[in-house]
Amino acid sequence: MTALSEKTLDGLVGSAPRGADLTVPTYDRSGLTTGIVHLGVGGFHRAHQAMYLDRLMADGKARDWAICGVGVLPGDARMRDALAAQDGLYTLVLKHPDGTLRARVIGSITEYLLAPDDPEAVLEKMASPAVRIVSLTVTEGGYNIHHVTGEFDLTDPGVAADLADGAVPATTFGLVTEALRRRRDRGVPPFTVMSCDNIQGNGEVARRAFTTFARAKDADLADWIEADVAFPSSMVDRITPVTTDADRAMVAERFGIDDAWPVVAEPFEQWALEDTFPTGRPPFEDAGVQVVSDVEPYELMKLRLLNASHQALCYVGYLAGHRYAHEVAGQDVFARFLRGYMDREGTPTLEPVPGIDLDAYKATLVERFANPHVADTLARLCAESSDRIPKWLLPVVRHHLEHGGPIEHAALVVASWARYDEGVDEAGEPIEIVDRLADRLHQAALAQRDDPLAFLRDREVFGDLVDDERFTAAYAAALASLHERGARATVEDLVARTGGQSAR
Ligand SMILES: NC(=O)c1ccc[n+]([C@@H]2O[C@H](COP(=O)([O-])OP(=O)(O)OC[C@H]3O[C@@H](n4cnc5c(N)ncnc54)[C@H](O)[C@@H]3O)[C@@H](O)[C@H]2O)c1
Ligand SMILES: O=P(O)(O)OC[C@@H](O)[C@@H](O)[C@H](O)[C@H](O)CO
Repeated sequence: MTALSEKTLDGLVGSAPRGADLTVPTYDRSGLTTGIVHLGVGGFHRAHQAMYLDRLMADGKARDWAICGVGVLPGDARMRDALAAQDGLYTLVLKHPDGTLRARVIGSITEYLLAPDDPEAVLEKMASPAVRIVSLTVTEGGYNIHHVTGEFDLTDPGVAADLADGAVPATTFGLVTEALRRRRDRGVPPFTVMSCDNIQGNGEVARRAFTTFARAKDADLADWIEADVAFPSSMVDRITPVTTDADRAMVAERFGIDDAWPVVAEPFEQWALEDTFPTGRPPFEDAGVQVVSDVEPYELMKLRLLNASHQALCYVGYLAGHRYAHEVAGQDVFARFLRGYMDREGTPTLEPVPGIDLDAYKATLVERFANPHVADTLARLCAESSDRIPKWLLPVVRHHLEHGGPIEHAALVVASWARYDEGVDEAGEPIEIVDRLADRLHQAALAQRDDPLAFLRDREVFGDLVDDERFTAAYAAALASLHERGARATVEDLVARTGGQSAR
């Protein structure tokens, strides 16, 4: 087994076990220039954007678009250490439905800085003229936008600290706006801010977050950002589960690589990106990115079909005793439930999507969820639900409440989340609720045996949904059924009632 580093790179393929499907960068990494700073280097960025850049570099392109990763949170010290020991290299393993494993060592991340270690180094890196894109995967909650009002929350303690006079920036907002200020003051054109998080209108959301923060700090700077900084929206897609020790062992055994933090993912990849990059961009289209003028149809399709369906399967599946997405999606009744949600509720809210056959797309989604080798955990999908349900599912509900459309599937999804947040599954096993609002949601869920709408009364999460009698009737019926008959029987009933067709 070979420890992964620039020095060992050339010998990796030769020393890999026979039959290993492994490729490594053969381009000269030492001559690359950093053109992108990426905040939030987790599994997804490494399976997606960094992979596209590596692909371009392998074709002799994008040599001035190497990535400097940045960790904003102290917890990113683990990523700092893993990447530092490996010269920024890591193994991306794609897990095909037939069990085939294909590995590629990715070389496009050439630097990594942890903001809490050295904020000044991060600021100067972002301020450097060679950097023309600052991209982000800081999670849905990372934009600090209130679900109901859509406003940036200036009272967040981290934000408030960064707004104080003379503060050393610590948040995404403080860091990015201070770097922009330095560029403006030095006469350097601004970088483009490229959000790659699963949020509808992620570019606009990023624009609102950064300009609101800047306005509270320095109105002239906010004006400059509003006028001169581009915030392209994007739709990004590749299911990337959390890396496990079993993945590390697999990379060692199957590819002969000792990698502290490989990343595993499904083979599917998609990236639709709005083409607004005034100071330039890599030739993304040459790597398979769909560079489009309007990304919204792609975003809505993905968030309301894929991501909302993830929520549709995770709580009922977990309550019924499953722990992996494929265990749920692989069963006919749950697959029909997913298709029922997609066909009856998700799809009617969508406009046609250029170049996409929605029926084929939905069938592919169920197949992707059912890929057993990806082993995506339901726990990952259940986490931070208060940041996901309001962004992906509630817009679908609101659309149908306004237009008299169906809401039964979505009402069951929300009720299953409420039942999940009671903190115990149907076999009596405790559930660890991972959510920034966990305590509050758990308390509300505990009250719902006596007060069925207790969970829905959280107006920060649900807005005025609790005032809609059609929704509350469907929701309360679903919750009662979950309590009395369990998740599987409740899903079976709904599928039977709504004539759910075969999902495949
Ligand atoms: N994993 C996937 O399948 C997938 C697919 C498409 C899009 N995405 C998007 O990427 C995001 C990250 O997913 P991941 O799988 O890489 O997760 P991850 O947990 O591996 O990485 C998340 C990164 O975001 C950082 N972060 C979290 N909250 C932050 C905050 N408030 N401020 C600054 N940084 C913060 C973390 O420190 C970490 O570096 C998702 O939330 C989603 O929007 C993920
Ligand atoms: O990572 P999140 O929080 O945006 O959402 C959980 C999953 O739905 C998501 O990660 C999907 O796997 C991904 O969006 C597929 O491209």
